[in-house]
Formats: sequence, C-alpha cells, structure tokens
Amino acid sequence: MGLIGGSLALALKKAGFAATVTAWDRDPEALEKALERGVIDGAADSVRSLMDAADVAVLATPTLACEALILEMLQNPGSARCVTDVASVKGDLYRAVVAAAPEGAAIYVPGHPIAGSERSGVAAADAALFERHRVILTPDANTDSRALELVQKLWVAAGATVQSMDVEEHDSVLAATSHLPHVLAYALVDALAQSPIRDDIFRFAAGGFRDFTRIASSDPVMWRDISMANRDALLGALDDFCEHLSTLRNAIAAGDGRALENTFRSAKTARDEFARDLAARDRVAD
Ligand SMILES: NC(=O)c1ccc[n+]([C@@H]2O[C@H](COP(=O)([O-])OP(=O)(O)OC[C@H]3O[C@@H](n4cnc5c(N)ncnc54)[C@H](O)[C@@H]3O)[C@@H](O)[C@H]2O)c1
Ligand SMILES: O=C(O)C(=O)C[C@]1(C(=O)O)C=C[C@@H](O)C=C1
Repeated sequence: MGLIGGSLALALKKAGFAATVTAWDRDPEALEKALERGVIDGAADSVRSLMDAADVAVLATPTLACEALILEMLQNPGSARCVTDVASVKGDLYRAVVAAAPEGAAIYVPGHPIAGSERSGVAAADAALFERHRVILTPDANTDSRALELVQKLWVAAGATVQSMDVEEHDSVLAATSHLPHVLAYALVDALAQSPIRDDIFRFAAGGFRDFTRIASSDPVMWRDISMANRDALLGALDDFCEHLSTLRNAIAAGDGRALENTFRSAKTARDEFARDLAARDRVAD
C-alpha cells in the first residue's frame, strides 16, 4: 500500500472497476493512512486472509520482496482469479516463480506500469497516475488467458494502454530507458554532494540541474532492488553509456568542436522527436 498500490486502488475505485479494495502491508501505518484517505475499504491482517477475499490480487512491494510474496499468494490463491504485480524488473522474478510453482504460475500475470514519481508512500497516491501511460505485461504461453484478460481490463480501467512484451526484452529496454537514467542521476548528485565546493554547487544550481536530477530523490530501497534484479542488462547499458561518455570526453579534451556539435545535434533531434511523440500521445488521449 505505497505509491503504486495506492494509486491503482484509487484509480480502480474511481473507474468503478473495483467495488471494494482491501490491502495488506507489513507497515501498519501505511494501512492506517490508506484507510483514513479512503484509498482502501479494508485492511487484511495477512496475505492469506487477503487472498480469501480477492477476485484480483495485485502485489506492489519493492522488487526483491516480490518473489516470496508472489509464491505465498499462489500457494494460497483463495478466491483470486489472477495474481499480478508492478515490479520494475521482471525476468529473475518470473523465472523464480515458475521454477517454484510451475502450475500455480498460470494465473500469475507479470506487469509493470511505466508511470511513477520520485515520491513514495500512500500519501503520494494519485488516481490519475496511470492515465495515458503504458503498462507492459510479460505473459508467456502458459499464462491463463482469462487471468491475462482480467489484468488487461484492470489497467485499461485505470486509464493505461496495455502492451505485452517478452520478459527479456522488457528488462533490456527498461535498463536503458529507466534504470540507467536513475543510476546516472544518483551518481551525479552523489559525486557533487561530495565535492569540496558542494555548498556553492547546490546554491547556484537551477533548472538544468533540477530537471536532470529530480529522479535522484526516488526511494533508495526501490532503486537498490531494481539495480540488483536487473544486474546484467543494467551493466550492459552502463558499459555502452560509459563508452559514449568517454568519446565525448575525448572530443572536449581535443577541442573537437565538430564532434561535439554533431553529438549534441543528433541527441537534440532524438529528444525533440521523443517530446513530439509524447505530446501526440497526450493529444490522442484528449
Ligand atoms: N515509484 C515508481 O515510480 C514506480 C513505477 C512503476 C513501478 N514501480 C514498482 O512498484 C513497486 C512499488 O513501488 P512504490 O513506488 O509504490 O513503493 P512504495 O515505497 O511507495 O511502496 C511500497 C510498499 O511496500 C511495502 N512493503 C515493503 N516491503 C514489504 C514486504 N516485504 N511485505 C509487505 N509490504 C512491504 C511498504 O511498506 C510500502 O507500503 C516497486 O516494485 C517498484 O519498482 C514503481
Ligand atoms: O517518473 C518517475 O519519477 C519515474 O521514475 C517513473 C519510472 C521511470 O523511470 O519512468 C520509474 C520506475 C518505474 O519502473 C517506471 C517508471
């Protein structure tokens, strides 16, 4: 019952998809806050009692906590017709679940909303968080088609566009588009925070620094888990990036203005195109 679980609960209640949302969290304060804000209708005292009351069960904990909890949910499916999750890395988790519960895994539909924020906790939950955003599902040939359909309907009700993808492809794409930028933002802020002129750096930093580093305010546990769970793909993305950065460094050292301008121009073209695509997506949704 944090940012993503809370936002989904609000979205599903608003859309009328869920008449009742019940949650369990290991942190009782999260459940109290969610009850106070009307994000959930009830709190369960265990995973088992939650599953006994569920049609659809959604797990929204940090990535490395997911394996044990998904297995507990699949071992006690209660009345749930599907079990899904929102973890940012899918490969290791899916393989571990299928290896430990090959039959039960049929109703497990791995999911990942590509929407979020640097804020965490149920206090930041927002019913509109998933509107106009993509959700990637990574089912395979053994996934129960009715479970898949239900999870697709859930995300459409929350305002998202659903896309299915191979689990390996998911992890390598997200390593590049999400995990690498977070590591870079954390690394930049950490490096500057240790500088002897740290106070001046932060005093005179403005829009550019703010835009580049917003995501370094994200939850460290969430990003520790993602970096560990997606180790190989993230290392690959980091190695490619370091090579690119080193080429740029060499151009600066050599005073090679043409190489610098070419790199900046090609990046600007790609970034402008991305911004236009984003704007078009918003217009289609309007
Ligand atoms: N924040 C984002 O931008 C974003 C976007 C997409 C997906 N995700 C993924 O969604 C998941 C949740 O992220 P969030 O931002 O909502 O985090 P959050 O910190 O806001 O919420 C996580 C919740 O899980 C609870 N929790 C932690 N360990 C637990 C355990 N072992 N058992 C039971 N409850 C436990 C915490 O008490 C907290 O309420 C993560 O896997 C994250 O990678 C996050
Ligand atoms: O907007 C942000 O702050 C996010 O970090 C969201 C973001 C992303 O990188 O786009 C972060 C992790 C998730 O797995 C999905 C989305």
